[in-house]
Amino acid sequence: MTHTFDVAVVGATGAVGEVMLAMLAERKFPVRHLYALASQRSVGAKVRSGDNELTVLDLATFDFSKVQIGLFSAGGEISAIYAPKAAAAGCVVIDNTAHFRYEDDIPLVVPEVNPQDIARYTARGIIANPNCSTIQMVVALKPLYDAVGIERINVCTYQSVSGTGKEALEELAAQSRAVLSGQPVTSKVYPKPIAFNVLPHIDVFLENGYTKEEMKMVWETNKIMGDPSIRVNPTTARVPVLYGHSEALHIETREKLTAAAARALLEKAPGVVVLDERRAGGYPTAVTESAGRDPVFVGRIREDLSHPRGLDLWVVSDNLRKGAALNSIQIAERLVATFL
Ligand SMILES: NC(=O)C1=CN([C@@H]2O[C@H](COP(=O)(O)OP(=O)(O)OC[C@H]3O[C@@H](n4cnc5c(N)ncnc54)[C@H](OP(=O)(O)O)[C@@H]3O)[C@@H](O)[C@H]2O)C=CC1
Ligand SMILES: N[C@@H](CC(=O)OP(=O)(O)O)C(=O)O
Repeated sequence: MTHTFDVAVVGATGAVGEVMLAMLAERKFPVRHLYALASQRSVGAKVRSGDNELTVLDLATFDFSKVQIGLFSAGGEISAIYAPKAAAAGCVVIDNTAHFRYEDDIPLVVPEVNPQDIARYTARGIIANPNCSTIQMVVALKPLYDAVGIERINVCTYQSVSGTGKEALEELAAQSRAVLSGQPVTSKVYPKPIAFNVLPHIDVFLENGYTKEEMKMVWETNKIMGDPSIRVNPTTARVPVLYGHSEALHIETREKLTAAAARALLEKAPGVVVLDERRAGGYPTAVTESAGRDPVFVGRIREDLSHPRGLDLWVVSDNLRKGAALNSIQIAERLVATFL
């Protein structure tokens, strides 16, 4: 008989939570009882997981001793309070927020890169799910790193508004309607209009001039790859795309790697699909390839004209799937297969 598990999804009414619920059903995760939790505002609302309709319960009064796994995506402040409580009640928390990611005794896991770190969940009962932009980048870079090493990564991101949550999806739609009908544009979620615009700003500004989203890509790449010597220089930008983050990566490897060799490595890498034809449309985009799909897509693979060991790549993935819900569920799948 298949072993089944009781699971709570925290933030079940949100952009990530909805995808979590859908993907648990899609991937046939061995769920016995599934609980959808959110704030008091949503209590009694209905959400779906495959064919099942669930009634949303209040996180604040939920008894976590009823579940073995908690998938958290309701923001860092919520995780700070409830993840330790859930863990103390015997629930293993897989946390999508940035709150615990940089603590030494909390593993930060991308299953294609450092699955071995899942075993360290026993220290605190919490496993951290990395930042969406970091996840797709390290999935694409791991096979190249293993082959020739990586000294430095320059990365520019083009991140969709779904990374900010449901309100941002609504803001982009409302602003687009306003612009196209000649009405005034109002901004609430972002500091400047996002429709028909690009904002070089995600998360808060830090003292060194980088934003926190950019520093997450630095700190998390070093921790997940287990190599603090990799230097990472990111610029993260928000673009008027609904689903799917895109990234231009410019890497400097330790030993020379040709574009052909990189392509061959990526073609057999887990979780990666290469779409790299040197013709119009022979590359992946957020709208046409990644939105609603699982892989990390890689294209535009070429040798950097300006550096003897430089390589350029274009990497696209669905930020709500591999960048959040799918990565968390893949962690849960490995957790139950080996440890629970
Ligand atoms: N790994 C990653 O890269 C990503 C991580 N995230 C993390 O997930 C979080 C949620 O993102 P997203 O789904 O896009 O955001 P949304 O704004 O779409 O949803 C927020 C969710 O959190 C719930 N929530 C808010 N306040 C509370 C509360 N006090 N108690 C219980 N539940 C609460 C909301 O419930 P209600 O409807 O009742 O308000 C809703 O379900 C982010 O803040 C971030 O930390 C998000 C995207 C990617
Ligand atoms: N910052 C990401 C989404 C997110 O919530 O990331 P994090 O979990 O690292 O805060 C985006 O805006 O696209």
